[in-house]
Amino acid sequence: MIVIEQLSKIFKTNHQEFKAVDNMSLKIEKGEIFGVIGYSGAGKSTFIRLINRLEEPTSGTVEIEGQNVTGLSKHDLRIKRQEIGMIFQHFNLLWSRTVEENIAFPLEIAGVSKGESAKRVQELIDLVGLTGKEKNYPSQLSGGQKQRVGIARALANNPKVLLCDEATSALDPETTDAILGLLVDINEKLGLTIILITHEMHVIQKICHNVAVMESGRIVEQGSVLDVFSYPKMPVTKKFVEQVMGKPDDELTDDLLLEHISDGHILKLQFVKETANQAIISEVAKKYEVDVNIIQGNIKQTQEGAYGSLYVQMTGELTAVEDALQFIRSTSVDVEVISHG
Ligand SMILES: Nc1ncnc2c1ncn2[C@@H]1O[C@H](COP(=O)(O)OP(=O)(O)OP(=O)(O)O)[C@@H](O)[C@H]1O
Repeated sequence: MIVIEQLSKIFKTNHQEFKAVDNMSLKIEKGEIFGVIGYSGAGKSTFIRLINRLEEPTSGTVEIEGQNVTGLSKHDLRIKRQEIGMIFQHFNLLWSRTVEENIAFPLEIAGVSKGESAKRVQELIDLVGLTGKEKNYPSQLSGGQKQRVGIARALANNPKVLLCDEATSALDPETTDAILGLLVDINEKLGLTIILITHEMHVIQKICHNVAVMESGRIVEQGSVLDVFSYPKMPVTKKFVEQVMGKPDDELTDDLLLEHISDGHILKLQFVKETANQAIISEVAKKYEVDVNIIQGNIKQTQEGAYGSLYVQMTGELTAVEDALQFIRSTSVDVEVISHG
């Protein structure tokens, strides 16, 4: 577990003080993917760099698996850092070294023998999907491949924690998805705790279990990704949720409602933690003598299942519709009848 208590960082410039991280406290469970989201200047980079002391805290503590990182001497910190891998937005690779030499670099520093290092490097290259690119230089790789090298290098010393500093912000959407998929894979295969910072809510939605929202150096909201998405409280959180879900008031437009209102029931199905949303619709259509027509919806998958809403039109005999409604109510899906046709 990682326990962060009352962590602060004050930058002093020209006799002025600036609190970039302001009294942050957090608990991150072993093996989870924890996301910190905030707009530019919120203090995310400073926060993540305080965890491995790339930035020295002004006050507060960071404890990783029972060891207080903030209290370590320089020598002990160097050893502890082998347990904390990090990847960066702009990869930070060594341009004059090949893929395999980049990945071997932290092993050289840790004093691992050449033979052992070569074996480990090959394992890592296979793990991140770079087999065949061993002898390439970073300049011969795509952005996604460069980040794969960054991930392999960060994993070289078998860390317990991986810090990701905007790791996908420089990548296109498709490559972002592939790298996020790789991070989930690594998290599951190696049981690695991942802490990531981002300004993109879809990154949080896709891979995180828990999330903290940062504003002006503070955490203003936190919880499980599903809870924060389903019931965002603070204005900044609502804005982030809108990045992936759209505005709540353009859910079902009056025009669409008018188009379908004369015929059948219009239902709003609300999914939270539902893993089989498609199955429920087809099950209803099969089990009951009703037709179900999806009008509009926005369902997103998270690590804990799907959430979002779906507007459907249901037509059929009144008793069949009632039975179908009762069936849906017996599942974990909330149903609201918007109009009775
Ligand atoms: N070395 C420094 N000296 C002075 N101020 C700093 C320093 N580093 C960061 N800051 C300030 O601290 C605040 C938080 O910066 P930080 O980079 O942590 O934010 P961020 O949320 O990561 O933003 P971005 O996504 O734009 O990097 C900013 O106002 C920044 O100007």
